Amino acid sequence: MATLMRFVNHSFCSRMGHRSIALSCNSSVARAVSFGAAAGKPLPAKVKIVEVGPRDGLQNEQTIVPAEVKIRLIDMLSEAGLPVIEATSFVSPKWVPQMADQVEVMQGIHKKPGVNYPVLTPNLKGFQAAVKAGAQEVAIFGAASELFSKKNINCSVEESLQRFEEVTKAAKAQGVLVRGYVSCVLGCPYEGKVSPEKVAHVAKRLYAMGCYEISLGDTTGVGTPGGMSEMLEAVKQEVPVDALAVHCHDTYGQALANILVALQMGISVVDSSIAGLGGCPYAKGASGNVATEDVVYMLHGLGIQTGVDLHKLMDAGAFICQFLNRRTSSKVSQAACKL
Ligand SMILES: CC(C)(COP(=O)([O-])OP(=O)([O-])OC[C@H]1O[C@@H](n2cnc3c(N)ncnc32)[C@H](O)[C@@H]1OP(=O)([O-])[O-])[C@@H](O)C(=O)NCCC(=O)NCCSC(=O)C[C@@](C)(O)CC(=O)[O-]
Repeated sequence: MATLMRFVNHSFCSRMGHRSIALSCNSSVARAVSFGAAAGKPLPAKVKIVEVGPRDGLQNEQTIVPAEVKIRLIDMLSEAGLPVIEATSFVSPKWVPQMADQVEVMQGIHKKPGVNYPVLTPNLKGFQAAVKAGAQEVAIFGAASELFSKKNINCSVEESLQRFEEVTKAAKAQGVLVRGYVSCVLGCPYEGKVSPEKVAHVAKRLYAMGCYEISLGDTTGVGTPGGMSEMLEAVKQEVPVDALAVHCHDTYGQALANILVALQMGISVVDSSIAGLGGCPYAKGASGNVATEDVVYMLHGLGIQTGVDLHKLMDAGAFICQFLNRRTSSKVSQAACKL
């Protein structure tokens, strides 16, 4: 605990640097409107950010991060104003050892009123354990690629959808919210190109079985704005746009551009990971999600509201990077520390 407090009390970046950031991205709604008008497509006035760092960000770490550090990180993220924080996974500890402390994490966090703390559940066993640990929202995770599905959850896409039906039925009976993921929406590490129609089909099935939101994952970060636009056009034919989210990894540096295209196409929910941590253990070479700090900076610069305090967010990023002995992948935090 003493080690943990040292991290928490440390002032990671100068407050002067943070202040410069705040000034440079302090803009008004008028900016979003004028940017939207210039692009011919209006942008949303408000975006919901789904923070996936404690789960997606940490699941790939080889060194086990103690539960107390995960708990502190989640609490710092909720204090920063994030409305949704994916806390952990109820998956097999043999498959993802980093998430084996899921019960301790769920029971240790200070649940802030108004904040959702979804957890990943691949099957009924995971769902039941999650509910027992206090989860009020779960996420089921399918894929638009057969080989990725097999490598990630050891079954075909169709088999996974049948398992998810069991989870959504149980969730409905118990009043638990369910979010759905589709992985490999812009490419697969094993199959290469993935057709937008396949993505739309899986998204439609997840929505039909009761997921209130479908997050479209560019798992390896290979997508570009053109591919994102084509894929979203197909998915929007099957699922209402206000039930869609984007989940962009930043392996090729395309994530912010892809997110901007999604916003222009009417999407107002964006997944991201603190300090850009992460990657999927079953998608070798994929880097982390787009950094939450960078998404918030871009959105605030466009005059879009997030409810997130960028300074507190950067402190949370610095806390976990200090613990992992890793440089942040957030360009905004890198810049703030140098200013
Ligand atoms: C789905 C399974 C369990 C199938 O794994 P399996 O080996 O086919 O499962 P099984 O049903 O044959 O059971 C084997 C053992 O696992 C246990 N088991 C079975 N289910 C559970 C459970 N829920 N929790 C804990 N234990 C479980 C079960 O009890 C048994 O234990 P044993 O008898 O050997 O001791 C496995 O493949 C798995 O856990 N996979 C998870 C992989 C994962 O977490 N990947 C990362 C998340 S996905 C992602 O990152 C992408 C995303 C969402 O971010 C979006 C994007 O970027 O694209």
